[in-house]
Amino acid sequence: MTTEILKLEPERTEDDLSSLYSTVSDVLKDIKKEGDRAVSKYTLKFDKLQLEKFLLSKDEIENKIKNLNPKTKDLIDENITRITKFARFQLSMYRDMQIEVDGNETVLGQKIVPISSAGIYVPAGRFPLLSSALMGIIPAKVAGVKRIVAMTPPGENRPDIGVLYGIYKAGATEVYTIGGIQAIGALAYGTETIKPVDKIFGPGNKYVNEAKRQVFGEVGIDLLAGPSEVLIIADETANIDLVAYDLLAQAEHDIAARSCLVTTSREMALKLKNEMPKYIETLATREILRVSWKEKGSIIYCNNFDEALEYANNYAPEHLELHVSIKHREEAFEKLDNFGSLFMNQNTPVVFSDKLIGTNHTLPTNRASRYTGGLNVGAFLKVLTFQEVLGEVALKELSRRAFEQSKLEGLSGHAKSAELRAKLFKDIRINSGEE
Ligand SMILES: NC(=O)c1ccc[n+]([C@@H]2O[C@H](COP(=O)([O-])OP(=O)(O)OC[C@H]3O[C@@H](n4cnc5c(N)ncnc54)[C@H](O)[C@@H]3O)[C@@H](O)[C@H]2O)c1
Ligand SMILES: N[C@H](CO)Cc1c[nH]c[nH+]1
Ligand SMILES: [Zn+2]
Repeated sequence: MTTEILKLEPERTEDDLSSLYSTVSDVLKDIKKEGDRAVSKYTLKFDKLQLEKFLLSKDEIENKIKNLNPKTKDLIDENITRITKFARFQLSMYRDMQIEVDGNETVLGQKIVPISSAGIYVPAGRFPLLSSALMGIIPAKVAGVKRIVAMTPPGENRPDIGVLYGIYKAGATEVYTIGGIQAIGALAYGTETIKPVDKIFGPGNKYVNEAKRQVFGEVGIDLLAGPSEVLIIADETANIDLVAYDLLAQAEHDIAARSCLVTTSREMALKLKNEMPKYIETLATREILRVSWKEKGSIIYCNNFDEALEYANNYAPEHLELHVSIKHREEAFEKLDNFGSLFMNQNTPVVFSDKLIGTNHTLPTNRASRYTGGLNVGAFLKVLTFQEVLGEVALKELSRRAFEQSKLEGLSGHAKSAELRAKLFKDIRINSGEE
């Protein structure tokens, strides 16, 4: 292996993780026990606000969003249209269906139903992420979820009017101003004033992400979509300005956001290592960037393209951008398997999918793309199976085989259940008057 590390993020320490674990579990326990009182207590502690109520009424929302300028409304409406189009396309791949087996005597099938209620977390600590509202609520609506509960942090200029317009227009049925761990706890366990939901969706910072991980089981969660990440594979054909700003576009989300350049150009690797501080100073988000680049930025030089691909597959980033020749692009598409979303050429930056291209921007982080893709309409659906035995020949055969296997496993109740079926066969089709 000839990979050379020019800059590597420091390893995370175990201590960080265990203190995060206990902070989150303490807050969640309290919310489960004390409900609204605990939500207020932690809103004061973490968001520095004393709130009497969390629900925003329809009138309050409509009053606020009427002040949004028409140009911004148009921008949001257009984004809603594009994101809806892709979510509907995804929905078209889910359908009720059945097959007949055992010479048409047995039916096996699946029935697609939406979950009843979804909690959508809309991050707004550092930046009010309007697009995260759309990415969660639109697929829920397209899937047919009836109760869609949006939660977003309170604070100065929060909820931002644009975010509120997006939440409302996309179709949330309840909106609460609760952020962080408190929001995830309230959605999972419910409180005196908030009904729990069946599944929680949406990205967030390390507290939100850990809270989702801890409530999983008691409720469903979509995936772990924590602090943003980007990995860029660049060869000698790449444009260094595009590479630098695309790394910084994700690194500016959070001091915990990760950015990584993997390149086969040693010249570019060295240049970027020296010049990144200059690029950082050109952006208004420089304070966050100085930290995230120092702590979580990396530059890896590989002396052949195969190694670059191997490094990227092992890193398993949230976003993966290709700034490479056409020949390399084809090879990369074939060999890359671990990414939340892939950006195929230098004309297709992450910012497009972050906001509006139409694919979902809620994506796996922290190497979770090894085992899952990003949020999609299927996460709001349940694929339920059913089966029906109609004929005597199939029943006898199934009964015999199930009986034998139950005996092998030592499950006598199962064996009895199977055995009885063959003895007490009832012809459903004849009895119900069917052919
Ligand atoms: N992976 C994805 O798909 C994706 C998509 C969009 C955004 N993101 C990420 O979402 C995150 C948004 O983070 P954010 O912080 O701006 O907003 P956020 O809404 O996720 O978190 C803000 C909340 O965090 C809580 N909080 C802050 N400090 C705390 C502390 N010390 N202890 C306990 N709770 C605390 C507060 O209650 C606050 O309301 C970023 O990391 C961004 O990269 C990820
Ligand atoms: N890059 C984020 C996902 O990691 C999504 C986003 C929304 N707005 C801006 N960026
Ligand atoms: Zn982004």
